[in-house]
Amino acid sequence: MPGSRQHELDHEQGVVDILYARLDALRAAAHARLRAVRREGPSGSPQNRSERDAFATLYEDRVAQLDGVEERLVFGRLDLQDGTTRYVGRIGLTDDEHVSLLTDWRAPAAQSFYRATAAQPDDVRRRRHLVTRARTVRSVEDEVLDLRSTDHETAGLSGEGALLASLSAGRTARMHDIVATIQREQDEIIRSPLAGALVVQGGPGTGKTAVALHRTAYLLYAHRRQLERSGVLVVGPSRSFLRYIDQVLPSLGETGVVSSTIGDLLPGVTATAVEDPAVTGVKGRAVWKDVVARAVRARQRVPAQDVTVRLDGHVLTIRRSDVRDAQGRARRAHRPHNEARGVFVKEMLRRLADQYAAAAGLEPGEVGHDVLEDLRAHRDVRVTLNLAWLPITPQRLVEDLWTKPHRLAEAAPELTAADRALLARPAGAPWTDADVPLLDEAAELLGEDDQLRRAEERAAAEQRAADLEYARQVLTSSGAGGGMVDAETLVGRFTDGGPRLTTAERAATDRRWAYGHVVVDEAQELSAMAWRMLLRRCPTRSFTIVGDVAQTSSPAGTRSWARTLRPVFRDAWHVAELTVNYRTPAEVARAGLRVARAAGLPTSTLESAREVGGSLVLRHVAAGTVVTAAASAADELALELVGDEGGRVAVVTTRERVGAVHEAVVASLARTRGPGVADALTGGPEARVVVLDPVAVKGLEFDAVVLVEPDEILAGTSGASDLYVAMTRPTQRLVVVHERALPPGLSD
Ligand SMILES: Nc1ncnc2c1ncn2[C@@H]1O[C@H](COP(=O)(O)OP(=O)(O)OP(=O)(O)O)[C@@H](O)[C@H]1O
Repeated sequence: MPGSRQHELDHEQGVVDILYARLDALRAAAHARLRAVRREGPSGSPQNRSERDAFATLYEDRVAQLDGVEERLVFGRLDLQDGTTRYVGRIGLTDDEHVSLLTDWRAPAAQSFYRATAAQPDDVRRRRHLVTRARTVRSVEDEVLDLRSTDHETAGLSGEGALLASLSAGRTARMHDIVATIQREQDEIIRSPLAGALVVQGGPGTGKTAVALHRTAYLLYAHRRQLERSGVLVVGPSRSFLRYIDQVLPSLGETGVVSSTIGDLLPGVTATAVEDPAVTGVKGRAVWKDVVARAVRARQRVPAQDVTVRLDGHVLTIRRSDVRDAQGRARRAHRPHNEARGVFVKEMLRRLADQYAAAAGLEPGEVGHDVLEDLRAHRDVRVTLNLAWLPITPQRLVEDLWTKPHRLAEAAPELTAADRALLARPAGAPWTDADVPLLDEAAELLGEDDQLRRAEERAAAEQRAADLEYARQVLTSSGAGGGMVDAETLVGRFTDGGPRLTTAERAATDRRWAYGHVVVDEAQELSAMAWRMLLRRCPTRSFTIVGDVAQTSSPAGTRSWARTLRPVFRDAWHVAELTVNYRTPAEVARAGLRVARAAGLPTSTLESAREVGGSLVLRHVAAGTVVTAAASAADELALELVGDEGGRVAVVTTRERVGAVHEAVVASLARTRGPGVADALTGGPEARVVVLDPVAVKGLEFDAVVLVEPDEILAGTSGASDLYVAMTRPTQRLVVVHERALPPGLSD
């Protein structure tokens, strides 16, 4: 019967079938093209081969894009006042005649799907959410925005159903996209302009990460030409966090984004060591900008005395005054230390050659090239000039600061002796995350020993210009690309005979790559030095910065956006706020807020999207039993909430206790379910029951959290923030297991 629920479902199923059929056809076409390109085999000129490789990459990307959007390809329908309907989905699809079948959620035509309200319906009469699973329409939910319309009864009246269903679904080790249920305040942020720095402040669970990733996908869509070439960098707090979010962009049809932690951002350096938070605090201070500059300058020295050398029987003097003058000249070149060294050496050799000429009775200009080369190769000349202007790597410069107290004292007089003592460590010790921005600062000031590099760059630039011209011709003559790729991008993939590199791959290996946009998640954790490092990677200062200054755990992080961002972005930044908590049940969020406020943290407004009965459980246990009690709580929750479809439980405890609690949890599960199940539940990156410290759960979420002895967490270096973070991770239930008294605010 028209208008009946079944009739509506059948109708929508028909549309969904057409859309998937179109997706399958496009996929088949991309596969066919890919096969055809590959079939051509490895023959032909290098130019032909690289052209083929470039097109193969293009079609591989297209296949990956089409595969990525399989789940819930279409999720919305707009019925407009003019009687037309428009379907909204993950990507845009058209039929063979270029008639639109599906509107990309990022297109202007889809905006009212997220923005229209009853008070401001735009031209939308009805908004319909389609809930699909594996190509089958399960339900539809309508919101009638035009209240004069007559078909009010069609179905439920709100998108809330789809939203709440997605909020209470079991969690997995991977974050999901929210494209079907983005809310208005989130959409406004997602679609805001590319230029400038946008800070998104919001309490836990307000969708900051989700919004940042959807904004990335939006920007790549709206500014594809610009960003495809320059790339987008997503910075997250840890590798496990990056793994957690790594499926979101592909599910939105975007694959070419570089994601990294600060510690992994400098090519050639891997930070593997963890250091005391107090050391991290010292290393993050803005003062290192001057300290590193002084450490570099300290490698430009005037010798204590003039040095005499002999060449061809002539006595030449490396005069202190000449060294001083030549250094001045080299500094005035305003180039990095290692690059400016060439100016210094050339100037000194010229002065020595003049002395040689005078000694040999020649005119200054008459000294031959061979004499200059002999001077350059002369051991004493080399040693003296090296001591006066030492070529040095960033690694060596920074390591010397940690291993040679006199170097640090000389470079960092503004640090106290106690601070300096904290930094000392043995030679060869592995790098830490906080070292990386200092290494990057050093790399910037030192530059590279670059004669060779400059020659290579010149050759590469010439090759690139030729490739670009060729790519333009190919794209024009073949009509290939179809708006998905431009000549510059295609050229990026022509690397004559070498590996085919995408923008993302090239960007990730080049310290001096200038990204078109940088997204920073958990941005409150970044130090002043880390901000400088990021700014160098995006000179246009186009940033999306998301975080919560109440959740800061790093001693080098911030409690005030203004304090941290003003020195970096001056006035070119503004704050938008997210205020609705979509993750945590209201009762748990309220308890988290009480604890945070009692500790004086700068919390944001936090309204919760849903109540879940019995979501906060407080369990006071006998002395000496907190670990076993926590393990049994985890065991019970796993039994109740972990199933085939999803469900994850985290036990959160102090770093010191993680090992013991993990053992207890595995032992408890082994007793109740057998060792095989215990291992399966707790092992590997997809583990369903995990034991973590508060820093490791930052940004993540679980169906249930067992919080072990909150008073112990509160006592840590950034205890209040850590506790706030830990309490606000669950989507269903927080079980607090404690022997000691509860921190203020936890129970009301
Ligand atoms: N509009 C939405 N529709 C469906 N789910 C949403 C929506 N907004 C947020 N969520 C969900 O809420 C949860 C929290 O989102 P997210 O992790 O992005 O929050 P956050 O603000 O980054 O949190 P934290 O500060 O704790 O890191 C996620 O499961 C996310 O998918």
